[in-house]
Amino acid sequence: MTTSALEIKGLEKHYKKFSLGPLDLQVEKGTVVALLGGNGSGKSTLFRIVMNILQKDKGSISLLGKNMKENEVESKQKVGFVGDLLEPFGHLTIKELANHISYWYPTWDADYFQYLLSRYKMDGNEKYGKCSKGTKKKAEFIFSISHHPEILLLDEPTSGVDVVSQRKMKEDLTLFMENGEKSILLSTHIMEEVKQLCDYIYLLDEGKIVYSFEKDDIYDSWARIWITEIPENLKAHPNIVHVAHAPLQITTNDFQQVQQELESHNVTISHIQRLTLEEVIEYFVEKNN
Ligand SMILES: Nc1ncnc2c1ncn2[C@@H]1O[C@H](COP(=O)(O)OP(=O)(O)OP(=O)(O)O)[C@@H](O)[C@H]1O
Repeated sequence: MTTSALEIKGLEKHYKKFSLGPLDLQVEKGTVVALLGGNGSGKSTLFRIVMNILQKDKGSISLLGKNMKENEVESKQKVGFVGDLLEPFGHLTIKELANHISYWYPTWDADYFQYLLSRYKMDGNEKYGKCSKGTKKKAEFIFSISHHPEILLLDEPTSGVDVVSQRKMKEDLTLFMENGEKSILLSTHIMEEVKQLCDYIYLLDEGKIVYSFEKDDIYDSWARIWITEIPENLKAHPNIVHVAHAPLQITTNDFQQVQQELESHNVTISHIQRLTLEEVIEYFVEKNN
């Protein structure tokens, strides 16, 4: 039995001025994966290809163990998607939209939908097209979870959403993950969401995955170390990723290893500071720029 909820291999999509991939990405069952990247790095393009709204040029996508394209209806019934797809239906009210959407999902839970409408203080009789940006996002979010999907693909689900509703969304996503069998791929620019919800992080830059890591490894591995001198043979150490002067400090992505080597060279360590998730992400963004 597969443990992979989403497996992308060798994915490529080429526009005239932008290329996505080649790219591999995996979301294991029971995990939340963050897809992070600057504006225009290709996040929405990736989501749309997975949802088969956009055609890929190369590669394979397996969703819940099956080829997405060959099992499109069955696969999509197990997916909840947020990604600005509802604009063409702006003339419908939220409730009318729900009626249409529920038709596609055998597992649609009308009671849960009603509960979520009142939880997010939504007016079901409001026309979708007349809703504010944040209200549209909330509506999309509610639609995406009302059929109890197995995997959520969420492209900036909290963008423009007020802080109270953001908190409620985080609570609902935490609840969604509770049985250990569900999965989420989430793109966001909000670091708190990554810290609170995600297990793994993929960094996307100009269409390429430049780094992927387990969130909890950051604290163990990354550190800034203040030292008195740097031995000549450690200057090009593969795990020393940055050296700053005045005062002399090194940044490492393998703290244990580098600390041991510094100690074996009798280098005095005056201070150690673990890096935050933001600092590590900034490091990669700057490195690639
Ligand atoms: N239909 C299209 N034709 C040509 N280029 C496109 C098309 N759609 C998207 N692009 C380009 O693909 C690139 C990636 O866009 P995408 O929307 O995937 O980025 P993103 O990471 O989601 O950005 P943001 O964080 O701003 O939402 C951009 O340079 C964009 O101009």
